Amino acid sequence: MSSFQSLKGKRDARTASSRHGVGATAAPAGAGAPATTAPAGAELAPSAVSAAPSAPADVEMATEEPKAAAATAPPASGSLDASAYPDLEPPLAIRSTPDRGRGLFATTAVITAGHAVRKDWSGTTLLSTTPRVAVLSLAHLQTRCSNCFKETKMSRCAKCKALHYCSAACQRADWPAHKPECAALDRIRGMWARTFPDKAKNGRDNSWVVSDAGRAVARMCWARKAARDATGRDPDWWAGVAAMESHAKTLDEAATMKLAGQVQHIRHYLNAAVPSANPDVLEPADMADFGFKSASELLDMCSAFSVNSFTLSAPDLTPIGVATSPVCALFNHSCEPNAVVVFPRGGKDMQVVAISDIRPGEEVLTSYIDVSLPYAERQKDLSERYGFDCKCSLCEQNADLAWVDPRWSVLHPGCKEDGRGRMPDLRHDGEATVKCAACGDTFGINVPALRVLIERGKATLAKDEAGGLDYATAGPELSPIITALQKLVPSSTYPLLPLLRLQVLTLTPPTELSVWEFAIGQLRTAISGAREAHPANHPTIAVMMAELAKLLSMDTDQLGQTGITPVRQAGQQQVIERVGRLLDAVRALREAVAACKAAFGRGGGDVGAEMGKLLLQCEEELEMLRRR
Ligand SMILES: C[S@@+](CC[C@H](N)C(=O)[O-])C[C@H]1O[C@@H](n2cnc3c(N)ncnc32)[C@H](O)[C@@H]1O
Repeated sequence: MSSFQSLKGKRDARTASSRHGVGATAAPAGAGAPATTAPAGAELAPSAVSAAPSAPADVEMATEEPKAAAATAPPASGSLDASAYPDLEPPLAIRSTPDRGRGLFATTAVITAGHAVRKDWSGTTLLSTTPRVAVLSLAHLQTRCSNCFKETKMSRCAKCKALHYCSAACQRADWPAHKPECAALDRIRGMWARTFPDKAKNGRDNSWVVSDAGRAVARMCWARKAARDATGRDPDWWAGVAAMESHAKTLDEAATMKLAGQVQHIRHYLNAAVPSANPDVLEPADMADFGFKSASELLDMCSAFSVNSFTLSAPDLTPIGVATSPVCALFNHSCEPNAVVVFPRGGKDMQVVAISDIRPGEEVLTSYIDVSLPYAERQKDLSERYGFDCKCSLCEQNADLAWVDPRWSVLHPGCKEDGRGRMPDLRHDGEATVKCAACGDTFGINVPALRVLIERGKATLAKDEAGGLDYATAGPELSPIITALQKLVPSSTYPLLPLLRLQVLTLTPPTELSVWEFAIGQLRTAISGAREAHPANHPTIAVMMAELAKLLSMDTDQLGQTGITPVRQAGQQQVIERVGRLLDAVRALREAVAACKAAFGRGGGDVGAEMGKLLLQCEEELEMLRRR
């Protein structure tokens, strides 16, 4: 038995965020440049219902007698049974791999963006599905609709006061999933408000709300229970959830204890939906009521959630929450993926798009992490969150000492061939000698100075990720680091690449012509770096190109320099300048539309559609100016 007070003290049991999909890969910060290198968190611990992960409780639960077994046995984890995945269609098929469990393979050739035989240059959508569960992260709960995820004017749920909806229709559509959640959140908010009355006076404080992953797992449990209560058996979709790969049995003791703690959090949260005579006392739910035969089954599910969940992202890749789709979870990882997971039209429309041609029989691979990160960072993320050492073609290439990774290299100052060398070991003290890969000469790098800059850059990114960077005043913090780094490393190298994107974000929308010009220059530099650090047709590049096209298509007359001059009153010189800028914008918009089609599939998603509309407007304006 746990009172809210005693639960409250032990709230730090968390699991590493689980985040794959493009939201995760699109590293830098901000709108369209989302998720810093560590995207939207998917910790499992409910933030307020923080029942302590006590070993005895977990051990006790593990020995509980099962009350009710599932009426239909789900396929075991690792099953190749395609019937659990109704959305899975040719050209994709499940196959077993020797070293990474199941995977999805192309049964026929997939010809995609940029291929000579494809005239429309769009990426091929391999899979279109709806996540089994998708929830907003805490940071977006008050600004986005919990059903369609759009950022718009909203009303909050009158009972739980946590979720918001843009319309009665959205609220109704989400109600079956939200109903038990609403009761649980209402109960927890009451406990929190009685414990912290001063905090509760601030109607917008949602620090008490259960974490994203906790809410997501609980929604799945409640949906399963509702189906079992109605039909006496598990819903059909449960088979796919039950077959998701779990790492619970291979975790070390510390990780197992942490996971057990999360299980306890979820059990308390689930039970908060049940009315109680004493609203200040919360018991853990009996998981047999939810169809779990033992504690280890829920432990497996929590581990599977960590390994198999995706960053829910907006069409412009801003990470906004967490989602789970058993069929999308079948894709294995490569740091050089041939496909990407995207939400091109927002909401729950989840798509897997091929970004390069795929041969028949070839495995379709997505990336679980930000592929623009250097080798060591990628390996660390994959090992910590997904439990494997990546041996993909890009990671293998790192062993070639003659190869200079654009993600982790230094500039050769004064090199006639714009050469670069491998990043020296940053633990080195003093000057390191580096060989230029272009001209073969050696040059010296002051390692301590470079190390300090890289550390400062990473710290700024981390601060931004934690929401601690004020964009209005971030300029003085960012500029010196970026200027100094630009002299030493190429724009494709970490952390300069995400810092450049962050800088552009802090300058947008520009208020002066000089700022507009500077932002465009920095964004062009960042795009050329991003092209080197990502595979071709990657959505991150498409979104950056859209950002550039948008900046270029801004009406610069409104930047306070020339004042707003109606076109019919503008002088010849002004018209010539305007035509020049519009031509630049039109070119950039056309490129952005093509890049969006390649990255987000036919239609280019919402970002491609927005670029298409802007393109029409700019073309119309150009036509009008030409006719003058
Ligand atoms: C989302 S699941 C992918 C599907 C999984 N193979 C299955 O059978 O259900 C992620 C897990 O698959 C395995 N995996 C994915 N990509 C891998 C890779 N490139 N190398 C080794 N293991 C990989 C790891 O165990 C990882 O935690």
